[in-house]
Amino acid sequence: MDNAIGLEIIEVVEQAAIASARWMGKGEKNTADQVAVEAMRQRMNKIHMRGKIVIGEGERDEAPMLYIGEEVGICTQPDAKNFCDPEQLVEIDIAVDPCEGTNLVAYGQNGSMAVLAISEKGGLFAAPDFYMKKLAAPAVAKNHVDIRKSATENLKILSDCMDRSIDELVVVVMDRPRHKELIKEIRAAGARVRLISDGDVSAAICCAFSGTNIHALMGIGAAPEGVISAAAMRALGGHFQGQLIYDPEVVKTGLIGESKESNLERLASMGITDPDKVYNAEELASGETVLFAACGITPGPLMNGVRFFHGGARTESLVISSQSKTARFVDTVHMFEAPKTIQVR
Ligand SMILES: O=C(COP(=O)(O)O)[C@@H](O)[C@H](O)[C@H](O)[C@H](O)COP(=O)(O)O
Ligand SMILES: [Mn+2]
Ligand SMILES: [Mn+2]
Repeated sequence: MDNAIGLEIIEVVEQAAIASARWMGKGEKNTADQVAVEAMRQRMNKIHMRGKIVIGEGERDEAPMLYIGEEVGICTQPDAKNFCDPEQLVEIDIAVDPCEGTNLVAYGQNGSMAVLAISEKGGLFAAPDFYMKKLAAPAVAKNHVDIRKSATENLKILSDCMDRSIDELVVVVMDRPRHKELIKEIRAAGARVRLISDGDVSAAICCAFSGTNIHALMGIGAAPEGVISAAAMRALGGHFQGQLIYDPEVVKTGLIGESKESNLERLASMGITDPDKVYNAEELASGETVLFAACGITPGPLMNGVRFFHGGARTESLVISSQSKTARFVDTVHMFEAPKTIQVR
């Protein structure tokens, strides 16, 4: 894959984050999402690439833009043949979440970001809009912790791998009724729980960075977000496992299909023959190269949120490339018009 795409996609997530941040705290989650989608799509369609959305706004929101199967990149534009020969370009698959944590943006809370992952065609698991049980942990615990083990066992393993006691571990769990027992178990094992209302992509990735004070993500979130998290964790060498959840009884909320049986049929029709399979990061993001980019909308442990000033804005992004083996933190000043001043910090 062309390494230059890694630089271009910074602007894609930046533009989505800036658009969404204008709706921060306004209580309108759909608008905060929609403007991020539009901005992401607009910038993406200027890139010299031949991309297809494999995870997008599609199923859950029935959105007209960045839907699953949509082709993106300059070669998809009506006048493309004047400046682009699609045959010369490698086909790439793209997973997007232009506003990850729409509620967080709408209510002015921390942890939202514009995010995407890219790989060669077929390199990202085209996850259905199902739930996914997830386990994320630092690189030192990779392949030692296991989603098939209990939280208690995994915390013991994690404490050994990280050479610290269990009460020095912090586990992020989404604050949902389905996690009542899990939270009880983690606390009984001695670890501390950080409950989040939304935004489990940020929590998963934080596990790969020391200094975030987040050592594991446990519990059930959305499957598409699981693939995006896996792409980052694969490139960072962190631990990530995901298992699709198809039984509505387990999740206790209504996003997933009507019944366990219909969900199983749907998975079979997608060619998923083992619905209970545990996927690791390398299977969810299996391409030869994987790129991940995120830009903070509201502040988070890894990136600050968008800050507007007269005539411009400042953003913080993270771009991870398995090809160049880099995790780049990018601090950008955007000048919309001649700004009166550019703030250093
Ligand atoms: O919090 C989330 C919402 O994402 P978005 O819709 O893009 O703002 C995600 O991080 C979660 O992974 C996930 O979508 C969530 O757990 C599923 O929703 P819920 O039924 O409320 O748990
Ligand atoms: Mn999301
Ligand atoms: Mn979203």
